Amino acid sequence: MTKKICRWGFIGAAAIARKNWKAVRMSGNSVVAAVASRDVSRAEAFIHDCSLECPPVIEQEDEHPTLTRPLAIGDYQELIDRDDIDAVYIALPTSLRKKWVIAAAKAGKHVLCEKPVAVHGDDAEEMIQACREAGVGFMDGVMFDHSARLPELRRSLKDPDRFGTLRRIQTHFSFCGDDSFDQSNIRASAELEPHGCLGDLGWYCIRMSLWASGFQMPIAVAGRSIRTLDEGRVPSEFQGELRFEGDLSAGFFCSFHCVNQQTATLSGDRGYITIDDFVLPFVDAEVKWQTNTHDLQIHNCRWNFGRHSTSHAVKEHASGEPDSQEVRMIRNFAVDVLQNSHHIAPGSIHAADVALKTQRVLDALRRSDAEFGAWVSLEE
Ligand SMILES: NC(=O)C1=CN([C@@H]2O[C@H](COP(=O)(O)OP(=O)(O)OC[C@H]3O[C@@H](n4cnc5c(N)ncnc54)[C@H](OP(=O)(O)O)[C@@H]3O)[C@@H](O)[C@H]2O)C=CC1
Ligand SMILES: O=C1CO[C@H](CO)[C@@H](O)[C@@H]1O
Repeated sequence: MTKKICRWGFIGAAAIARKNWKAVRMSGNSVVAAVASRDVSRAEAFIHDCSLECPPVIEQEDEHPTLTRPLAIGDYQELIDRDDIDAVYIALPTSLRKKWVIAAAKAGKHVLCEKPVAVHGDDAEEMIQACREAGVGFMDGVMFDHSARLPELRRSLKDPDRFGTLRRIQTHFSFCGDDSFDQSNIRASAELEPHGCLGDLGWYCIRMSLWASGFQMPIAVAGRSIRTLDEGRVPSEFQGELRFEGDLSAGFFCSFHCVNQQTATLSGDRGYITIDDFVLPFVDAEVKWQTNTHDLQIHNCRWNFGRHSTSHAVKEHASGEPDSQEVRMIRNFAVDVLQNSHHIAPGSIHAADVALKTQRVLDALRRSDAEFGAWVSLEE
């Protein structure tokens, strides 16, 4: 008989794990079975707080609903070694993940790993290889990959009349860290998050660029840190440029010092697409984007730039509801776990490959930064 519920173990009582606690609750095919923290009291507090807002799943047994309270564990390995866990969600800082991803794979657990996946592409490859050898799935935590908006955007991109041929991808992801950010946030620490804003925010910009390009790798990239933290070791404001075959190009900006902005512009030779919230959609029951085909008419002294914009939307709650992108992420991953279908279908783009491609581009951008922004070439 096939299992119907994926039993998750959370490794690290991280802030983002609270959102994914709710995503598991909303998914309909998953349950958080255990939470491990370096300190068991933090795991207990995490379960307590999350349960208040979002009680753990109610199981219908013999018509008597029962609340299932996850186990609080004070040791990551102890969680990994349990037999009643199918998949782990690893939301530790980037530099600590490799060890636990490999340990989880060796214990036969499927792995949902936060982004950026690793410190180096070779580490990411080792982590993914360990999952392949163990026959378990590997996916990174990019939620927008699972939004119902993406297939619709792809349709807009393929419109020969209102979009044409893709020429340019421009993304921007920024927020302003608060007063304690530099001192206490993991994102400002070279030991914990060595890629800083490039790993934290640029990861999404790279991913959107790869998605828009149909997951072809750029042939060359160039990138520069504009500002840094932790004695120059952590990029905190970064600009990158990606060059693809056929003169397609992508540019991005990411920063811990700039206002909340999560915009993407995809430009063709007939029209362009704008997305104001490409990572975390604005609170709404719909996610939106615009297509634009403005025209410039010049007649002697009259110069008229005509606006032609159309708004589009798909019904999908921004977050925290059964149809939200992060809930789809958990549900999609769990479907593969339950069907044991983490194999790579011929011709399909596998989640692990997408994560590795993103990491390889990030690595090349860091190499470019070390070479003062020189163009660095990539091989597929
Ligand atoms: N996909 C997404 O939408 C998002 C992804 N992220 C990614 O998730 C990761 C975690 O981010 P966030 O939740 O904000 O981080 P937090 O600082 O809230 O959590 C990190 C967790 O790692 C564990 N940890 C283990 N060792 C250390 C250490 N030496 N120092 C600090 N923490 C340690 C801690 O768990 P414990 O003490 O319980 O063992 C801690 O709770 C980041 O890499 C980030 O990029 C973040 C937000 C959104
Ligand atoms: O992945 C993430 C999503 O957005 C956040 C900012 O708003 C990031 O800091 C985080 O790590």
